Amino acid sequence: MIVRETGLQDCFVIEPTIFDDGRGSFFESFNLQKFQEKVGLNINFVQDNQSISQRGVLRGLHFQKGEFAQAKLVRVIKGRVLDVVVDIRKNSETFGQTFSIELTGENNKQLFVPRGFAHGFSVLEDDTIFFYKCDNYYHKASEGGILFNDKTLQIDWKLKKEEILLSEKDTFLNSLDHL
Ligand SMILES: Cc1cn([C@H]2C[C@H](O)[C@@H](COP(=O)(O)OP(=O)(O)O[C@H]3O[C@H](C)C(=O)[C@H](O)[C@H]3O)O2)c(=O)[nH]c1=O
Repeated sequence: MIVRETGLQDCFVIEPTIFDDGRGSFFESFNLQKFQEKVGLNINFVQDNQSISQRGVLRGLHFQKGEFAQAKLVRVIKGRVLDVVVDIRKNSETFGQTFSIELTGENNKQLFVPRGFAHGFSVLEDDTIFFYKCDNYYHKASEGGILFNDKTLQIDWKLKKEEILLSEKDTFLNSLDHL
């Protein structure tokens, strides 16, 4: 398991050790002891989520506010996404900075997203299965978000404008400036 910095404090890329043999491959998708030792954070995940999407879907940018903020460990079981996070921690030196990475069922990379970040992903392949662990429960009333095409963030989601499919909720999200 290799843990790599992203340039945003407490946000890490995790590359699990893959064991290939004549039958296929195996890897530990999560090991609390190794995670805490390598990432150096005492995280207690309490909820797993999974979504399946076709190419063109864009989910986010989302976060939960205040005491219901969530840290997430995200990965792709099958397919390909561009995963994007935004540091929205008010006193962070990297406030408003983004990090993006392609997560695929082939590279098995994971991204640890700490509390205080907005998170979203664009789906680059049909039938993509996205799985993530959260360290706090879903709390609808605490949901917040940033519009995917926020003018300040200028995120390149690697999709043509005309192919992007958003939930109705995501079409009405705020800009970063209105947080
Ligand atoms: C997140 C969540 C949703 N739901 C229900 C609420 C809706 O009826 C339905 C779909 O929810 P939503 O449209 O918010 O799903 P996504 O657009 O995939 O949202 C997620 O996508 C971005 C990328 C994230 O990082 C967040 O974890 C999360 O906001 O599932 C639940 O019952 N529990 C949950 O934890």
